[in-house]
Amino acid sequence: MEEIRKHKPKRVRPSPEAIELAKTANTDESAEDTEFKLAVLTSLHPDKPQEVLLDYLTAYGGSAYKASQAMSSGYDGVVKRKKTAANGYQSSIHAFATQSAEGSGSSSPAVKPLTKKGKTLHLYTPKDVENHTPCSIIHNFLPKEDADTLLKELLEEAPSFERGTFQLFEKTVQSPHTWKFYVDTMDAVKEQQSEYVYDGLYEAQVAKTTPEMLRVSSIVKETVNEEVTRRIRDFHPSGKRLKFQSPETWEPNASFVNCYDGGKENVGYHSDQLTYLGPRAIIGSLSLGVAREFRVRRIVPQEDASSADEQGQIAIHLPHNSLLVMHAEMQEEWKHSIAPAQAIDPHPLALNKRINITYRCYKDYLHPKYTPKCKCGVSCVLRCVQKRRATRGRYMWMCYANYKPGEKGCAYFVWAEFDVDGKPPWAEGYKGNANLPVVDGLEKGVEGGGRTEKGTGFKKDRSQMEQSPRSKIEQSPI
Ligand SMILES: O=C(O)CCC(=O)C(=O)O
Ligand SMILES: [Fe+2]
Repeated sequence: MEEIRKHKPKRVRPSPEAIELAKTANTDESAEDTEFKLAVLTSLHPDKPQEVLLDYLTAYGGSAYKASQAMSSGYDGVVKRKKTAANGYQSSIHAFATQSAEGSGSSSPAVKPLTKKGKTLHLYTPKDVENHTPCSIIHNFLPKEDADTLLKELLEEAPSFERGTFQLFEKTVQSPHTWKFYVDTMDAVKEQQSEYVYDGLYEAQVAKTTPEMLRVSSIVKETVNEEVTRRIRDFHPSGKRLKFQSPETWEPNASFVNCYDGGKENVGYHSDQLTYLGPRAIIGSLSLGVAREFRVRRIVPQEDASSADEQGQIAIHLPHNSLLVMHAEMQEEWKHSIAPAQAIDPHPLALNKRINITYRCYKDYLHPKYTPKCKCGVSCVLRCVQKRRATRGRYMWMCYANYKPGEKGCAYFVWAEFDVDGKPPWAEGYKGNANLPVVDGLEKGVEGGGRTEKGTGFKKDRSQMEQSPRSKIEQSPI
């Protein structure tokens, strides 16, 4: 969601035909986020509710262009909304065989595709969730009173949350839920307001982490680190960290808090932005209030479009007081969303609201003063190639506007270098570019799950670094 939600509009976009944009929205990887496609469809079909647009989009395999054509022609034979309650049904998944992940070359648990095009498989138990997605879930995470206290505190905060807005041609489109960003100290708040850049702009909606959030943060930290150790041991190939996964203790120091007021509010499919989290990021996501569906789907390489069509999505049910851990496999290889719900069960304290805290670990060495700036003079965003098979899994720094259709950026793009621990060249302890040919056998995984505290001092400013031959400006691969 961060792709488009975290700022107020500033620029006036050029106005090519919206329908042309709808066409490219399906072919350009950078524009593939559902939220963007929904915005395109909203501008073309302002009379249609978001959930109807979403249904069309799903029914037409994510093609905004085809969905728009179908709506214009009045053909709705394909799109049928189920009139069932929000929480769906229990699917028996034990009938599906689980293969060993060992040797599969994949960093996610290797399972046979569980879902078919247009179908949603609903998962409820922690075992099912961890076996079939890169997530783990802990129900009844906090003592009941603590969860309620935190929820009450955040319900008081929620009226100050805002919608992300952005400009699409002549229209201002709003994100379909509200949110606010929190960091743990007042100094960090000031830094966010004056140094950290999100899509070319400083963050306006930032506040200091509330006392209850901070207290819960240390409990989340402990559990997430235990879960990560268990995940590596039980699910990763050879029980090793993934390449680029940090060996350091996960230390939450920032969080996006989201509020979904009523079943219509949602967030479209997206991967979280890695710019300040680094590769193979881990996120601890605490749900409070109304239970909603968290949907995930695996990103399939472009060339395998037909098999992508064969895959559906998985819905993980997030009740009040549940902690979902998004593991290192998640952001690069999967997308996630909160689906609109046709019906919700009101919560005694939150009524129709769901509050969600996504605890995150901002890395000191990814402060924007160290990361590359594009030719516009703005800090770049960090992206991972997700769809193009030839470069899939490689990271790049790029002008924030490059992947925003309609934005005129400077087209700056440079491959990002990280060592096996996910550290960039300017960080202390950098071990060398993990993308270069490997001779010491570290290629498939990284030895040991040791989670040591390490200093995060810096070798030198990025401005002092020499550009290596591999980081010269190349044509953007997406
Ligand atoms: O509300 C949720 O559970 C997910 C929120 C989310 O994806 C995000 O903040 O990036
Ligand atoms: Fe997210």
